[in-house]
Amino acid sequence: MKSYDFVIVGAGAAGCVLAYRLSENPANSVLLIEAGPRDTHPFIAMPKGLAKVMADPKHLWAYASNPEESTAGQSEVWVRGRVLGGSSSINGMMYVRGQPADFDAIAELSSDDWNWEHIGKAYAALESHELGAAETRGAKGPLRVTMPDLRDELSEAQVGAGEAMGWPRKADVNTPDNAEAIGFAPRTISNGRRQSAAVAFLRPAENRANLTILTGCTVDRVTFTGTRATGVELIREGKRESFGAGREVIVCGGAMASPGILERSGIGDAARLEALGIRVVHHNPEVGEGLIEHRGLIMQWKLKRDISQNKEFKGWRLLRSTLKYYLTRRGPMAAAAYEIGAWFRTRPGLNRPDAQMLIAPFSFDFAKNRQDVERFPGMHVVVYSLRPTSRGQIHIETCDPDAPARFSPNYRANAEDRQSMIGAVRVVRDYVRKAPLADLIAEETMPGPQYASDDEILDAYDRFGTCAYHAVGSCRMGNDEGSVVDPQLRVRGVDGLRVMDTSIMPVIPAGNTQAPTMAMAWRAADLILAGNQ
Ligand SMILES: Cc1cc2nc3c(=O)[nH]c(=O)nc-3n(C[C@H](O)[C@H](O)[C@H](O)COP(=O)(O)OP(=O)(O)OC[C@H]3O[C@@H](n4cnc5c(N)ncnc54)[C@H](O)[C@@H]3O)c2cc1C
Repeated sequence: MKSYDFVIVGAGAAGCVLAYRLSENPANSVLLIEAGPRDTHPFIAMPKGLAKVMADPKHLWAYASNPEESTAGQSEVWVRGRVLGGSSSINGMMYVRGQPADFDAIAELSSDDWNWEHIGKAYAALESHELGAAETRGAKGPLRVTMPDLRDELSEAQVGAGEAMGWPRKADVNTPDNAEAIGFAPRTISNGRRQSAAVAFLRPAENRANLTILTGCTVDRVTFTGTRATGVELIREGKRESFGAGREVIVCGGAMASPGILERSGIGDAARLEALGIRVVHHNPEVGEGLIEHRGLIMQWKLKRDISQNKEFKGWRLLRSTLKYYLTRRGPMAAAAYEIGAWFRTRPGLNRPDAQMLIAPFSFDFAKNRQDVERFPGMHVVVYSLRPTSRGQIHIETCDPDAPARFSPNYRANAEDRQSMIGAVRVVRDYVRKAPLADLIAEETMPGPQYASDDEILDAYDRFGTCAYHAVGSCRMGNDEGSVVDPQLRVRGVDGLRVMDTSIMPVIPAGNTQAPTMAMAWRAADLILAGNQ
């Protein structure tokens, strides 16, 4: 059996950063295992190709929820990337770092190792940012981050209306000030190509002799001698293989997969595991509990004038946009999913923003399942409450490592979450009534003005709401004994096993999650290397 010092399970945002950092020292042998294929699909590199990639089951895990009241009794599907780069190879490419207060809140629940002082340094080290170096922004790191370059009348009006709301327009919306902001948002795109974690962190490292990358290999479980992790068992082309880990196994499957990997390995609620015939290595009922997600609502408006980007994604203009992309790597096909963001308070008295809006100069055709844009000019936003505390669960129902676990989002269980969700919609309606946007808006088409009272707004979230693809917390890190991993990310109750991905975040960052995941993985590498000297 081949053995490596470090075995990393999952080549997503976190796994790629860890593979890059841990293999920097040629003395460490590192194995990175990914269930999906290499990231060669042409629509992965093309930013607006994401709609096509998201519809391709070969590159996805599709998790179905249990129907519940907060999803109007329907089952909701949350996808994740199953490809080198993980979800960073299929995501919307917004580079939103979260605020210092987010990481200080995580530190309070774990240890000072995770406070803004450390995370700010991690960002500065990992970024190569178009805006250049600043105290916590980097110019020489492996991850290229650029600013949107498309400017049009509608986008300018969208930013202008935010300024009229009193939200400062910022050149860098990631300015670490815990304050309200609107502006064009940085993206993980460079020269018109997606900068996934695989592009940024694996391409420069994959020729290192001490780094081995396996694709098309689904890890079934971590193996143990007693309570010491010794390696992993995986399935490659239907056959079972084992690999040893001399020092550590680090699970980086993401918030939807990592709890299942632990459960199949015998770590979880004993009764749940025994019912599936799994030998219990360590009883911890918190594995798979504590899932937190942003509940988004898409709001759309028909415009009075034909200044939206809808026409660029239809007929001969779509052909022109695509040709332009291939000739110049610019234009609408080179843009991130959302290039404008706003962070705002939904009510007075809050000390920092509690809602976020992603703003787009086009509108979806819901009759075509968001795979197409509307025939008339339109715009939309996705709005969500930023710091929900309602917690759901995710657990495996079979021992098949290819079967996605079932989950219950349990959105809006807490009154404060509901208050913020309702407030966010009301603020958005105030926002579109501000000049210069007000003159462009014909009518609200989604969810529509009939969703006006508090109950009706919550009903709109239930019927038409969307996940934000930001789930965290299912293998919660904490300084309490009940948590799944300790503040050094070590799985409690066993040795030689850590988890590092979105699942360990004990609270959800106030923004999108790929940048916080990368920064925390960068910081995790410091802790892992220090612990293995
Ligand atoms: C559609 C979509 C859009 C998004 N848009 C944005 C955005 O614009 N901006 C932003 O900041 N964030 C965005 N996100 C969120 C962001 O991409 C994720 O938070 C981030 O990638 C999480 O990193 P991770 O390492 O925890 O998991 P992932 O990046 O999901 O990586 C997990 C990896 O583990 C692999 N894996 C799982 N189980 C196994 C197994 N048993 N064996 C082997 N490998 C396994 C998976 O295949 C995957 O490659 C989006 C996510 C999605 C899905």
